[in-house]
Amino acid sequence: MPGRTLIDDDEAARISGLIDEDLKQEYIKRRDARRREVKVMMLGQAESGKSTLQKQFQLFYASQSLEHERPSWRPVVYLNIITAVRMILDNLDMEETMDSNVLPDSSSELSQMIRIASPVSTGDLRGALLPLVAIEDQLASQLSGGVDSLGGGLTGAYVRPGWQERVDPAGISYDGHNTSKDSKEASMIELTELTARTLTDVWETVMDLWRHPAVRRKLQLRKLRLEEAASFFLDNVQRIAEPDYLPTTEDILNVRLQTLGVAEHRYDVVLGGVNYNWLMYDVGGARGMRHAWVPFFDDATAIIFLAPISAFDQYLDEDSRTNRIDDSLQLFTAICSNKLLKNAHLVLLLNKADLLKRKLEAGIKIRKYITSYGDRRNTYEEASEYFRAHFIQIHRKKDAWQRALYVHFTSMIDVKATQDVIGNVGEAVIRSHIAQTGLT
Ligand SMILES: Nc1nc2c(ncn2[C@@H]2O[C@H](COP(=O)(O)OP(=O)(O)OP(=O)(O)O)[C@@H](O)[C@H]2O)c(=O)[nH]1
Ligand SMILES: [Mg+2]
Repeated sequence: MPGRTLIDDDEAARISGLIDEDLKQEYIKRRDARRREVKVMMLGQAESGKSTLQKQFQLFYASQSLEHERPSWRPVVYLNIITAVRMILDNLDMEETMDSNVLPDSSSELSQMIRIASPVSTGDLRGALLPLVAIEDQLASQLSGGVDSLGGGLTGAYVRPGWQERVDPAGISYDGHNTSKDSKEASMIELTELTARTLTDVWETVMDLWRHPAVRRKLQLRKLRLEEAASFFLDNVQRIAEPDYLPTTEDILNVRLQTLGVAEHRYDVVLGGVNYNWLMYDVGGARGMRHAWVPFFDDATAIIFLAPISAFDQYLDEDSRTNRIDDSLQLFTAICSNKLLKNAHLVLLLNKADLLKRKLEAGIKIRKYITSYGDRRNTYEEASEYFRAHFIQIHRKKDAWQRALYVHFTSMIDVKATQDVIGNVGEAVIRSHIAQTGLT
């Protein structure tokens, strides 16, 4: 018996050695996989351009998947148009109510003048647009997965991770019948088709409203403020109302759809012949959603912080007293000084440079909204440098770990310019990651 025990012990030692070796190999494999994994979080306030940047990454690293998703953007483009139309009508409605209080007599001289100057009454347009506007709530609710607004600054439709599967019209067979198993998917497809038909019927009226002198005047006087996507889609309504419309890449980049929670996207990035597993986290930026970011901080390789520098004349949806640039500066301060993020590389994108240029050219004065701007010239060169200096100063003061900060000015809807930035950012993040982990 003792002999057998000895053999067993030897055998046990051999097996144990093999197991140790297996575990060691497994550990090395996992460690290397972890090192080849790059986790990048995009942070910034609502509407700063995070989801648009994610689409640009998709275009750069996985253009096939963007192609595949193209049809799912169709109802979202429709929704952006309907929301813009509804916002214009709401605004006119408000003004009419105010006018009728001030001018109870509709035959007054001013009312007559407005009528002569306006080719069609906005009331007539409203009636014709009712069938289109009536679809908004249902479309928004379907896109949001049947969950109504949860607060936290949410205004229109928003999406949660995986929304495209619910919207993908791949469930339609070639004979036009719906083969989808899921009835929610089926109603989304039917609703999209109904919206398309309604838009085909009324697009000329949408254009009449968009070009209406009363609307033009209000836009000029800035008494009517629309979302940034609105003017792009209303200018293009004729093309979008074509029955066989499929969103272009430019359309997809211009879409506005709020993000809810945290969505993960994976890309293969090859640098120096090595394949990296690039994970991007696209988060909701409204104040009520920022708590959801924290669990992802611990192992973030890099933070891409987006600050829309065109937003100097805008206030937060979730807190109308806070200027958006102030909010961005506060948020950047919190990110730079957060201990959980001390190992993360920092990239700062000063976004919406195109809109900043446009606003300044239209004569909007920064000083009126940010008094510390003082007597500086109201030019793009001076303003962009002023904002850049503020963010850099925060980084210098608040980053106790003195990390490098990569800064770029971006216009995220410009494909060519942004693709160059993405190439640079991708390489810089991976190189810093290699230097930090000792990976070769
Ligand atoms: N003109 C212009 N529009 C931009 C730019 N970047 C983003 N946009 C538009 O701004 C809107 C908001 O962009 P999103 O990417 O949805 O913003 P977000 O940061 O993901 O917002 P949340 O999901 O709410 O946190 C969209 O309509 C974009 O097309 C830019 O550089 N220039
Ligand atoms: Mg988003």
